[in-house]
Amino acid sequence: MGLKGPEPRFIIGNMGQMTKKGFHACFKEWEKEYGKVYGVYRAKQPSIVIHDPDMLREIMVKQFAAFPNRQSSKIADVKPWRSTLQFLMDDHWRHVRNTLSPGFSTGKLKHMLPVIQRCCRNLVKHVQQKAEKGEDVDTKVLSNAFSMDVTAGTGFGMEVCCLQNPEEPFGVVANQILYPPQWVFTLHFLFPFLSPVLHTLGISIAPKKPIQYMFDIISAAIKERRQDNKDYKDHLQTLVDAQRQKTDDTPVDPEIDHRDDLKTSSTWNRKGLTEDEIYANSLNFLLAGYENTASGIAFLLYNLAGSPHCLRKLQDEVDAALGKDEVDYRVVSDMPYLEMCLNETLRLYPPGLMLDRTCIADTEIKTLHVPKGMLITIPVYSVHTDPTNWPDPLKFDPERHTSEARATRHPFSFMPFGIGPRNCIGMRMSQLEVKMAVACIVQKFSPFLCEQSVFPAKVSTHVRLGPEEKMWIKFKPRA
Ligand code: HEM
Repeated sequence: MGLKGPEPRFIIGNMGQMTKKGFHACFKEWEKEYGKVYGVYRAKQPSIVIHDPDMLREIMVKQFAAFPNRQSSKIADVKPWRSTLQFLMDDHWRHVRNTLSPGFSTGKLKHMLPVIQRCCRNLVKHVQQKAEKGEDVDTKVLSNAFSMDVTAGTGFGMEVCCLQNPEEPFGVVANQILYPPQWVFTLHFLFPFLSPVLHTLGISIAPKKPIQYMFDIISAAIKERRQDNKDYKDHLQTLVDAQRQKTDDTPVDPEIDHRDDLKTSSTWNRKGLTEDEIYANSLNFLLAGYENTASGIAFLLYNLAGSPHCLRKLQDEVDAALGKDEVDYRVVSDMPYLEMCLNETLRLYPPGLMLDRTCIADTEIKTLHVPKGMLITIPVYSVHTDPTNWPDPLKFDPERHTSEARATRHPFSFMPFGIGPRNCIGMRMSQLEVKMAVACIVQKFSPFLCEQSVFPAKVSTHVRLGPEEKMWIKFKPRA
């Protein structure tokens, strides 16, 4: 590569250090040692790590045409993951992204409010029981169950309550898909070139039986929708509608401004979605949405429990906006401080702590030559805790996110949902979900730290940033 960087090991490159010390810790350490641009080996794959926000703007937005794809991964080259938005490439990705985007517009999200409100009522009931018994609650377990209920409702048209029934089959099977045994995951991660063989041997990150269980649910729901004329408003319906499309000129989401980058080339002539794409992307809402959203809720509740002055300020805002009303879309329109608390949580605990882009044509980024085929690594956690943009970076301080403070900062110093045409398609959906969950809780209860709490939360060494230990809190009903 001709760049400085940590010494790679045979076959595994720098993956050993990253999995042992933690991805977030390694990038911080290497930035100190090698600067804002250096080289690493992700197993045998060389990659340029870029911390510089100006260069990230070039890659993620300005020169997007040269960086439209993520890493081409043999790990994910297995049914159904290969047909999901995350792993699709070039025109195929553009086509599916354009087709799915309208399902995430503000208008569509408002239609999903009743599902989220039902889950919020169950959440409040559950917290009430815990508060009455004075029990400690692990915020991650609580948030996982809530997020699973919302995912089942909005993605699969199912009404489940994992909060009251942790053995709910939908939740149990979903967890089997999401969390293959650690050794299976590690094997694929360290030796991606062996993935095709491992998949054939059944040592797969796409376990057959649980996936078939989910496909049967999706299939039954689709059949029902084709037979009746009910007006369904969830993600599954967006996918069903997409299959019926006659033309390929679906309007892209009017709220994003990357239309040119999302135009397919003239040689692309596929229409609608295939059966495979529908099933894969329906299941993908689980893969991409459930855990990240749960993580946002869990860390936000924990931070509020550990920062009573922020909690009070948020409760004042929620009381002023909602009074005793049920939580609704006002969490988005009337609660700027809630947004600031969420942003600060995602700054410190971005679930996607590392993003990537593959270069598809020789390109110059400032003075750096990036050859075709090179993988770019974007160390989100390091960018979010760079003291140049974030003084006293590890302090939880929502005031960093006022519009005045934002205007003084580099726009590419904060990217919990990625940035540009390839950003998170579920961003508004997940923000709505996290805000509704947290607002309905703090409207009625005050979370606080208990004897078992370790605050601030330690983060795990895993490739997805999560809590290292349980995040215990208690709830007190508000007067
Ligand atoms: C707090 C919650 C969430 C966080 C922090 C989050 C974060 C992210 C990030 C960092 C990316 C990669 C962006 C990039 O490469 O620039 C991503 C992609 C994606 N997310 Fe999310 N996400 C969340 C919730 C959701 C939800 C609820 C859904 C769906 C219902 C979803 C669906 C997706 C999909 C499909 C992609 C791939 C998009 C593409 O390649 O076009 N996410 N997300």
